[in-house]
Amino acid sequence: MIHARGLTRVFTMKKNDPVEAVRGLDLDVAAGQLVAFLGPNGAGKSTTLRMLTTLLPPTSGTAVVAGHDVRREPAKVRGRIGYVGQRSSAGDNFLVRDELVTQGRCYGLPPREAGRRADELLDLLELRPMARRKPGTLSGGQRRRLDIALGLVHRPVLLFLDEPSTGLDPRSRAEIWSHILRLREAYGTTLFLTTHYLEEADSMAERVVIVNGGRVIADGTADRLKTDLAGDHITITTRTEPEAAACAALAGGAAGAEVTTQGTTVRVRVADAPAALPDLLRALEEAGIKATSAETTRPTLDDVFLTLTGRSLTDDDVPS
Ligand SMILES: Nc1ncnc2c1ncn2[C@@H]1O[C@H](COP(=O)(O)OP(=O)(O)OP(=O)(O)O)[C@@H](O)[C@H]1O
Repeated sequence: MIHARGLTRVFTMKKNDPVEAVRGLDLDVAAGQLVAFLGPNGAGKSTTLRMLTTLLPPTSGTAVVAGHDVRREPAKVRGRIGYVGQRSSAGDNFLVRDELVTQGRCYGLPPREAGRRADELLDLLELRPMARRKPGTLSGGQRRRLDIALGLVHRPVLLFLDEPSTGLDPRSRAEIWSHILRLREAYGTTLFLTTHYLEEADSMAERVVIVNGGRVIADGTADRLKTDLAGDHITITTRTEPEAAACAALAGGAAGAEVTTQGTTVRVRVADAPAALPDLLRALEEAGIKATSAETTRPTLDDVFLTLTGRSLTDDDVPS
């Protein structure tokens, strides 16, 4: 559905140095996938999306999206994809249903078909009670649902969503996600979305692509990335610092694991913490070391990013 090779975008401004927003991006997305595109501020997510949706020409590289080349056949690409940007696409001149019908007509749907499609989308996005209201009177979550409905008017096979849940309260975010998942179930639409919310990408997307400084630095299922790149942790607390040192020596020696000690707390990085914990506790007991607490933790996607870059994805001031 998406095949990008060496996709690059450099912004050249008169007085400043050129900005390499996207640097040689390679990406393949199969039909029906739900992909979360993650990265800190300025990583190049929106610029990538804008190139894949033909809104911005690449400086170099190629991208075939929904079967058509973004440079040579932009109109054909646009006819097959939907794009829900960060800013609302609905004006305030029409009522909600009329806005949907009008956009359907813009895509060449005959009047009756445009009406049918509007009704179908009002039901899918649970906007029926708002059909006769102006977009300006909708809540943030309702408006975002209308934006998604507008992106779907022409039955795209691939929908791009730029931060669909940003700025919404937790309940509206959960609602947007349930609609996104329902949409996928109903139409099998391929979904490519950017988000700042790591937990959402972790739990909802079947594939996570992490970008940093305009490059893809990780790509896989959230579970795979966490296991391969961050690993589980076992945290043991002992009564005394010498016991902690002995525990660290044991843990490091036994599992060959990465161990850090702080005071009486020992943190051990292992591939599978629940499986490794009983052996470690047994070894401690045999050595006469008392663990006052022991817990296992799965890494987060932020741990993955931290391992790869030495920075947290949630830091605001990440240089691009
Ligand atoms: N029109 C432009 N002119 C100059 N530089 C730009 C332009 N658009 C984006 N950039 C720069 O390109 C880099 C990537 O920006 P982009 O908006 O793609 O990042 P992003 O990952 O979407 O960030 P955010 O999460 O903050 O939306 C940034 O350094 C940004 O300042």
